[in-house]
Amino acid sequence: MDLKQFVTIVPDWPKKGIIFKDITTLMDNGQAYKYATDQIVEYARDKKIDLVVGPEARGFIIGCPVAYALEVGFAPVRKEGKLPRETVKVEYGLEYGKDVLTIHKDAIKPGQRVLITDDLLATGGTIEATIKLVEELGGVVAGIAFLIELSDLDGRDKLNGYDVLTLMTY
Ligand SMILES: O=P(O)(O)OC[C@H]1O[C@H](OP(=O)(O)OP(=O)(O)O)[C@H](O)[C@@H]1O
Ligand SMILES: Nc1ncnc2[nH]cnc12
Repeated sequence: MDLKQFVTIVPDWPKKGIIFKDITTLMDNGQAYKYATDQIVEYARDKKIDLVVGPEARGFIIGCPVAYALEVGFAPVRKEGKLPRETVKVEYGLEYGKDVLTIHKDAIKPGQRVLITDDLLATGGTIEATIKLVEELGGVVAGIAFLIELSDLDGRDKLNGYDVLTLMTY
């Protein structure tokens, strides 16, 4: 299936002045959403994944159905002040600013094999921060899966040495 036909390009997104790749139109279509999910599940199948981890908010949309299919848990990475129990945190840079990401301190047991998911790789700041959180807790990043990679922004350079899947490249 050509997934790009379901992504909407928003050239003049007023909020942040970037060319926005909107995946809500992919999620609107049950077959496309299932196909994308299945591709990631297939990629992860032989990686002995113990847990899926995804950053707020679109990482949840990708990661939760994958965790369900793999019959493992999902641990959310959230912006500061959202998670209710003790957390570890990391500051990171975005294509459009700076922020802090957190994860529950007890979300990952040392040695657990983690699949990280997100909708889109841009500068790689979000995923780099997510990797740091997983590794700080002793998790092993066994795979990283995105729907979309924006190749101009060189986010891949931050993922050298990791096993990465992207379903669409722009
Ligand atoms: O590779 P990067 O430059 O870090 O950019 C990619 C990240 O930016 C977007 O999330 P955003 O922070 O806008 O949050 P949202 O999912 O809550 O909209 C997107 O969903 C990725 O997580
Ligand atoms: N260009 C983009 N489109 C959609 N989400 C994004 N997150 C960071 N950059 C983005």
